[in-house]
Amino acid sequence: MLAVIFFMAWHSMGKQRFALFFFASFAISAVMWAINLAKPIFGQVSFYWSLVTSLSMIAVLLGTWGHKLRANTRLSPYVFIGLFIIGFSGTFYFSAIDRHAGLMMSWYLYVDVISLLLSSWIIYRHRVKPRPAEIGAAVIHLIFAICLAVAASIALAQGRQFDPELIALYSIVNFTALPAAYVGMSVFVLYMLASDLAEDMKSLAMTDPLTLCLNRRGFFEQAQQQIYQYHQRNQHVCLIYWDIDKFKSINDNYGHSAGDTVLITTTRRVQRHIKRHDLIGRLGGEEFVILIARAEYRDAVNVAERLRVLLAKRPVKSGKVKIPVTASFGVVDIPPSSPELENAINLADKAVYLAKEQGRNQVVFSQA
Ligand SMILES: Nc1nc2c(ncn2[C@@H]2O[C@H](COP(=O)(O)OP(=O)(O)OP(=O)(O)O)[C@@H](O)[C@H]2O)c(=O)[nH]1
Repeated sequence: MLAVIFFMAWHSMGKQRFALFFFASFAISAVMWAINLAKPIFGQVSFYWSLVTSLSMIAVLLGTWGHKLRANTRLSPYVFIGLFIIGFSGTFYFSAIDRHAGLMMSWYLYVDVISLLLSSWIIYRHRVKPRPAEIGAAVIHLIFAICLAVAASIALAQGRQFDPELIALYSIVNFTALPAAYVGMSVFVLYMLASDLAEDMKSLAMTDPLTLCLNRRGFFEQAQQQIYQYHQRNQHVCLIYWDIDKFKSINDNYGHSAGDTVLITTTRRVQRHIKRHDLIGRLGGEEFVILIARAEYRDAVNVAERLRVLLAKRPVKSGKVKIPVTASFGVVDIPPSSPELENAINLADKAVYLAKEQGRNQVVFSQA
């Protein structure tokens, strides 16, 4: 059932490759349990045991590999292959060559434990600030690893000979804690996939599809928060509003797709010039805004002048043609006494209007 759910999740949640690994992991677990039921058919215990324990390790390692892919963690496949080889050879040795009940039953479980701990670590370390779903998934992987380690240690305590009392205890852990932890783990992984999807949707709803910078909604949401934070740190916050000059004639003269190229290239150039934490948004058409904070007010306003020169000095290439581009800039200081973004945008818009009236390709400053 879990395998089917994960297959459906892979299919309907953007066909991410790692979701396919989660599906494979649960599908192999299902096969393993089916083989468990068919145990009497297998004549040789060592063959049956090697098969079942291999499937268990493959299932858990595939899950960890899925988490590695999702989090883009740099972890060599040799770690996984090595863990499997150690798990398989140990289990085979202690079941078929030199029979040791404790090691035969626990060896592969310790490999599963290591793999689950790896998953927990990968999930938790994926983001600087893990999301609630990730914290939940990391914790449940840890709980599952602890339950398995307890089961493995009980099995190991038997020593060379099977011990009915310890096997009874082992079965209690195996049939109570483990299924609950297993189901809990799958629910949290599903929750994590759904939370990834929700975050992607949110980010899409806030991104301008052409220039890939924030759209009006995204900019308003993030900029207002940042303004308060900058003010708390006593930094000067400025808003730069810029509008490409005579953009309509660029569209008319070179075509709409060349106009799009101008929008994309100019945004990219501006993005490269400002700092990584400066926010850039497209308010609509050929109108953009940047929220910047610098130690000095003059540093902040100088950025606009540098951007104006940057755009004017290099035409934008679209196919074989070179399109000269200039822009008009309006800059406003956002003081702590008037931190409203809406207000700042209106003032900066007026400053741009003035820059256009004064002949375009210039920067106009305005105080709030
Ligand atoms: N290629 C392209 N054009 C767009 C897009 N969005 C808006 N436009 C065009 O941008 C043009 C904006 O023109 P105006 O508002 O008259 O401004 P302008 O021609 O830049 O004139 P000034 O701002 O006064 O210098 C319009 O022709 C819109 O059709 C877009 O995504 N792609």
